[in-house]
This record gives sequence, C-alpha cells and structure tokens, in this order.
Amino acid sequence: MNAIEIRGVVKAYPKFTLGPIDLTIGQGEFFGIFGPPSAGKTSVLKLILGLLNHDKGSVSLGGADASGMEVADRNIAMVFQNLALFPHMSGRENITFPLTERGASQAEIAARLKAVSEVLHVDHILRKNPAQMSGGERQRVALGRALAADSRAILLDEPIAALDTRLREEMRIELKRLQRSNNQTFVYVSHDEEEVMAISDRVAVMIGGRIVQVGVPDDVYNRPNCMAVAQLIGSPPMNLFSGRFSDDGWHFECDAFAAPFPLPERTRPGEVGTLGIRPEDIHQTEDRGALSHEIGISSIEPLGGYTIVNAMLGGQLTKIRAAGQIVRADDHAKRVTFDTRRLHLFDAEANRI
Ligand SMILES: Nc1ncnc2c1ncn2[C@@H]1O[C@H](COP(=O)(O)OP(=O)(O)OP(=O)(O)O)[C@@H](O)[C@H]1O
Repeated sequence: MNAIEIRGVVKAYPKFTLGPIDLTIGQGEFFGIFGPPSAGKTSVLKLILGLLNHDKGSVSLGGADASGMEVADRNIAMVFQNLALFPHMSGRENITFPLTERGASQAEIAARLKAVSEVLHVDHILRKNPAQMSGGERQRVALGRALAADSRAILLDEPIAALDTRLREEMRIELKRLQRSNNQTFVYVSHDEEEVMAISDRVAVMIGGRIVQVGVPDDVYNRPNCMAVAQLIGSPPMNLFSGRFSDDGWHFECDAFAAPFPLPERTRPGEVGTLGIRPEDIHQTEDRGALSHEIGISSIEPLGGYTIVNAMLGGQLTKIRAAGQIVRADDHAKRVTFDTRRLHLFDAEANRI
C-alpha cells in the first residue's frame, strides 16, 4: 500500500498557485523533493501534514482519504528547517514530547527513548537544553522527536541546511541509515540537488508550483524530461546549444558547430531545437574529424579530483569537466569531442526528444 497519494491537488495562494500535483510515495521509501526557492516544496509537505487545506483534489494516507483529517490524527511527524525545539525543555523532554502529549505510559516512553537514543547516539545530550547543544546535536534531538513518535511518515524540510558541509555529509549518511533501519517513509525537501540526489530512492523535481519530473536519481540526471530539469540538476549545469535539426535529418546545426550526430528518428528535420551535453561528456581529442570542435580556453578551475575548463566553443561559453588536476590551460587539448551516446535533444517547446 502507498504511504502517501496526492491526486490533482491545487492550492491557490493570492500570488502563487500550487499544482495540480500528482504524487505517489511508497511505504518505506526515501522520497526527495527538489526545486529552486519558492517552487512550492514546503507547501507540499504542509498538504501532507494537514497544515494546508487544498482547493481541489485529494490526499490519501495509507490508502485512506485524509480530507478533513486533523493534523494530530494523521500520525505524521515533521522536522522543520529551524528544528522548532522547545528551548525550555531538555533533550529528553523534547524527544518524548509527542509521546507525553498523547498520554503514553511511562514504560512506553522509556522504551521509545531508549530505542531512539541507541540509533541516534544522543545519550550524552538528553539532559542539555537546546541552547547548550551544537547544531548537529540539536539536529539529532529534532530527528529523535520525529522518530520517537513512531509515525507513519517523517517529513523533513531542509533539515540540515543550517549545518556546515562536513556535518551535513555525516547527517546525510545517518539519515539514510536511520530510514533504512526503521523502514520508515521519509519525504525530504531540499534545494541542494547533490544532497537530494545522494540520499533519495526517488526524486520529484518541482518548478513554479508544479512537479515536472519524478524518477530515480539516475534517471532524472541522465534523462531529464525538459530543459528546465536538465539545467537544474548537475553542477556545473548542462551546456545547451540552440540550433536546428538539418533537413537531411542527420545534422544538428547551430552557431557553434554543424556536426553529424546520430539524431533519433523522433527529431523532425528542419525544426528548431536544443542540443545539451553535460560538462563531463565533453572530452579532449587530437582528432580533427567532423565530430571534433576547436575551443578557446578562457579559464580553468582545478577542484582537486577534477578540473572545470571554461572554454569558448564557436562563440558560446562551454563548461568542460576534465578528470584530474589541470593547472595550466596549455595542459588541456584545444580540440574536444562530444560523447554522442550522451547527447540530450530538446524540441522547440524545450521537451526532451
Ligand atoms: N501562507 C501563504 N500565503 C500566501 N503565499 C504563500 C503562503 N505560503 C507560501 N506562499 C507562497 O507560495 C510559494 C511557494 O512557497 P513554498 O514555501 O511552498 O516554496 P518552497 O519551494 O518551499 O520555497 P523555499 O525553498 O524558499 O522554502 C511562494 O511564492 C510563497 O510566497
């Protein structure tokens, strides 16, 4: 049975319309929602939690219609970005708050606290107040509170955005481990594509109040269904060349180049379109054939294990991701070739061909 089903949901704010949203999240799934600021990600979580009433459509939880169901009856926990811990309560009181609220027995509270402390390693902070905790500790307490409630699903809204990079990476691994060991449904919102791609079983990409693509991270990265997703996912973003598909159906022509690419049958000869190529799919070559292009290197950014080469290709700035540490522009070839198995073609409406 699906943990969460959203069907045709629309919510109109005065200046923003969310939806229509259709989303199915499976029991035990780690589901990521990714999108730029103001895409509507938090609003989707609020719909699930019951903090937001929709104008149209339906939300079901565990197969039951949740319309009109009170927040407390939905049995869903949420970890907010600001964590929303009670400042006057200790770590222990914060974690056990939902259990105390619903009148759980002292024995149950003790058992749940023990279980949560074991997985989150929070024993040493149970007596501290939030003001005495580090960012990572507060984070653990907020998660502990969500886990202690033993809810149907946990919604996490940018839960680690405020932490430093190293701690974020640690927490990411910990979150995934927790979710797996509890086999609990997690819905994880982030505007950090690397984070959401690394942690999620499936990802929904939201833009302007709509979900534009849902898929496993590999699919969203390798088969973005429109140019907007292609540009949002991947860093540096995909290089896009606008041009047209030649009349003979064999070439893509643009200002930067006209080259024979094995265009799929679905492309319409003579139509305008866009060719996309990810920075890591452009390679150095000595070959001077029709599939190679001359570049003029404008700058290089050595980033440790790889180097970003900023180059002009037929007048267009093109990002190339080269393996290894390149420190001088002269150490990179002045010709490149595209991996033709990894081209992305988009039609005049910016949809994937
Ligand atoms: N209660 C509200 N009343 C009116 N407009 C709202 C309300 N809540 C959200 N909005 C608007 O809806 C849009 C989406 O907001 P939402 O917080 O869902 O997006 P988000 O993707 O989570 O953004 P962010 O990443 O910046 O947190 C925004 O333009 C916001 O101003």
